[in-house]
Amino acid sequence: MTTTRDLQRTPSVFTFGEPLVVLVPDAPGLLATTHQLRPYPAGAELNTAVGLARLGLNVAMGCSVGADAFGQLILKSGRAEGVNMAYVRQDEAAPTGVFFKQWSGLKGKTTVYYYRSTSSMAMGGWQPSEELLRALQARTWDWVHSTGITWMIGERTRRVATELLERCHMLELPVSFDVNVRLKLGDVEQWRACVWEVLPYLTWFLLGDEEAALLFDTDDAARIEQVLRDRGFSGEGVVLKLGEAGAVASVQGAQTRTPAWPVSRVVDTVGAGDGFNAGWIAGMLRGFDLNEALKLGAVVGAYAVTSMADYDGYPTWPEALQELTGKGFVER
Ligand SMILES: Nc1ncnc2c1ncn2[C@@H]1O[C@H](COP(=O)(O)OP(=O)(O)OP(=O)(O)O)[C@@H](O)[C@H]1O
Ligand SMILES: O=C(O)C(=O)C[C@H](O)[C@H](O)CO
Repeated sequence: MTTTRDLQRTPSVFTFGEPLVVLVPDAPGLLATTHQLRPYPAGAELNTAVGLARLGLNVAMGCSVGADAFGQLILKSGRAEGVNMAYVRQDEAAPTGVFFKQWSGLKGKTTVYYYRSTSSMAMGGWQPSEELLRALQARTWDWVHSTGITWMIGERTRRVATELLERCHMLELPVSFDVNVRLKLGDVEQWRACVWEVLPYLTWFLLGDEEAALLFDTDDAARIEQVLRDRGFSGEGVVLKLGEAGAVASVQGAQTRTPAWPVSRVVDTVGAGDGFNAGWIAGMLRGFDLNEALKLGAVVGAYAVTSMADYDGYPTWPEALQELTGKGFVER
């Protein structure tokens, strides 16, 4: 299966998963004593969708949100970023999921607290409409992106998500899957079971170094690829994100490595992985070679860590291009 195609039109991506609203304190410290919280749209797949839209791709999101104020916040934000939100259902029966960030200035660490177990997506409030299935069949999108979080929030959503990836695989649509382990949603064995379930349908398997240690007890991308192939993975390869150390891809055991893009001040790393994914997918679909695509991923990842909200820091296409080419634009 080819994953990099020389497209004559703007490349397009479909992604599905749970968008959330995150409430972020103004300053580091305990949530219990904070006086001000700011709401921002978040959720791994929405973050990646926004990253892709900023890089000039056509992107559509599939999910449900509550028919509530936070659902509206997500819809408005997605639309304002140019994400096609036509496949988002507003659910009267269950609310939009939320989470809170607690930010420790001293340790430079962010802790998250979820309030999502009865959210619309967790309760199985979304399934692909006939219209969406027809659009997939008609190859409206060149690529589908998903993350393991969708498999771990509720049984019904899990079944729907697996069936959707199976369908994409049958249609020979490239599928990227970032395992995105969140131990607050399940233990390591449950996450492994999720990986084995979706593995046959994936083209690219993405993960971070902490996830590699948890799931595979190694930080060697080629070894991870081999474990996956032994378990039935027949896709293109593995992309392993290494935080400040950049990223490495393994394709049939051959490794391609890129360093992290330099950052002057790291504010919060949550959302860096989703941003990286957007940059890398955009690079692959724009016909970059694997190394250049990883580099574009690193640029978006670096921009991401400069802001507190998940995707606020992501670059536009001209900004990313300026980083990659070194050619400046006039700033004042
Ligand atoms: N401190 C940093 N400085 C520069 N770039 C960074 C930094 N942290 C992350 N990045 C960039 O972002 C990419 C993704 O970050 P990371 O490795 O943390 O992904 P992840 O584990 O998938 O993240 P997440 O916590 O969002 O799931 C890295 O590969 C790197 O290119
Ligand atoms: O953790 C989750 O489920 C989220 O999707 C919330 C955050 O936005 C996400 O972790 C950022 O990668």
